[in-house]
Amino acid sequence: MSLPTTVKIVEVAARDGLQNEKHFVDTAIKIELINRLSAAGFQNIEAASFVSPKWVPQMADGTEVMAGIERRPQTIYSALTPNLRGFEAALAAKADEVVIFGAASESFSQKNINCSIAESITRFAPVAQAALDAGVRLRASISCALGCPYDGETAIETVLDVVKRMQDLGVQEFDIADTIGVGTPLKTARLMEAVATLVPMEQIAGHFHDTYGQALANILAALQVGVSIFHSSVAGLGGCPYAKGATGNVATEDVVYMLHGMGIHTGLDLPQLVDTGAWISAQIGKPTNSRAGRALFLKNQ
Ligand SMILES: CC(C)(COP(=O)([O-])OP(=O)([O-])OC[C@H]1O[C@@H](n2cnc3c(N)ncnc32)[C@H](O)[C@@H]1OP(=O)([O-])[O-])[C@@H](O)C(=O)NCCC(=O)NCCSC(=O)C[C@@](C)(O)CC(=O)[O-]
Repeated sequence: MSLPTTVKIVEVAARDGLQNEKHFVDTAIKIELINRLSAAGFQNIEAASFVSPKWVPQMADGTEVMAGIERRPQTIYSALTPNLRGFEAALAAKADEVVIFGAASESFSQKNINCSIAESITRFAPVAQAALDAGVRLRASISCALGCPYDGETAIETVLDVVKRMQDLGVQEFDIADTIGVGTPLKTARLMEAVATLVPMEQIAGHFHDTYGQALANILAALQVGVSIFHSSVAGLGGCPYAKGATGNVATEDVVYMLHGMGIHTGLDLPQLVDTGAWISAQIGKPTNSRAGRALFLKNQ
């Protein structure tokens, strides 16, 4: 078993982390969060989501957020784009990367983006073409890859089918998302290996929610089969509006603590992440969901 020596972490707190917050988080707080995350050294930060404000009101200020952040030249600032309208807004906001987001479950696709999987691919096709024409990086997220809150188990073949259809659109990075955190390590490893029969391992990302406490174990399992991109959210912020009971993403501080402890390079400054996790938790009035974040914060008091 040879583990990757370097891992890219895509920090999703400002998007996935905040999108489900009941009270509107001020634009200035979102901007400061992203600036703090940039300073901690991320290569990729999800900064906005150009979706319908009726569906996800928390993300309605994407244009202002993108205009207000201080951009670190080495960082890719991404935005979710469900359709051409979202793409045009993302392009105008100078997103470095756009994310089309589908699902490996019919029911979740309907609940999340109001269309079937097949219809979603048709809707994504012009977005993908526009991104390629504009020279904007194109990423795709596949929700419910390890299970769906409505349809139960997800078959590996269904995930592969969606990956293949997204690959045909020219997608450059594939986020295999455990939206409700039901995956377990051996299943995760099998799924990642299966996806890698279609696309290079370097283009596969693991996006794990920690609802059942499996996220770090799933990351380790994915690392062991060669995955080297993971998504996480500082303070473990998050939840999905269309997945009842889903908790946040795996906490960035926990992932970085584990990876650095294994001698794996992330380019991230853990003390700064701990401070940022404590800061955003105070801003939204919630305790952190990061075990490592809490322990390191208290140790330094
Ligand atoms: C996809 C749609 C738009 C279809 O929504 P729809 O209702 O089927 O489509 P529509 O075209 O009829 O649009 C409805 C309304 O939204 C407007 N609209 C339409 N598009 C846009 C746009 N881009 N920006 C702003 N407004 C837009 C449009 O103008 C219209 O406004 P109205 O006429 O009613 O006033 C809707 O279902 C939607 O916005 N869904 C977003 C859902 C979402 O953001 N979910 C969370 C992100 S995915 C996620 O978190 C999972 C992930 C990625 O983290 C991985 C994982 O863990 O699973």
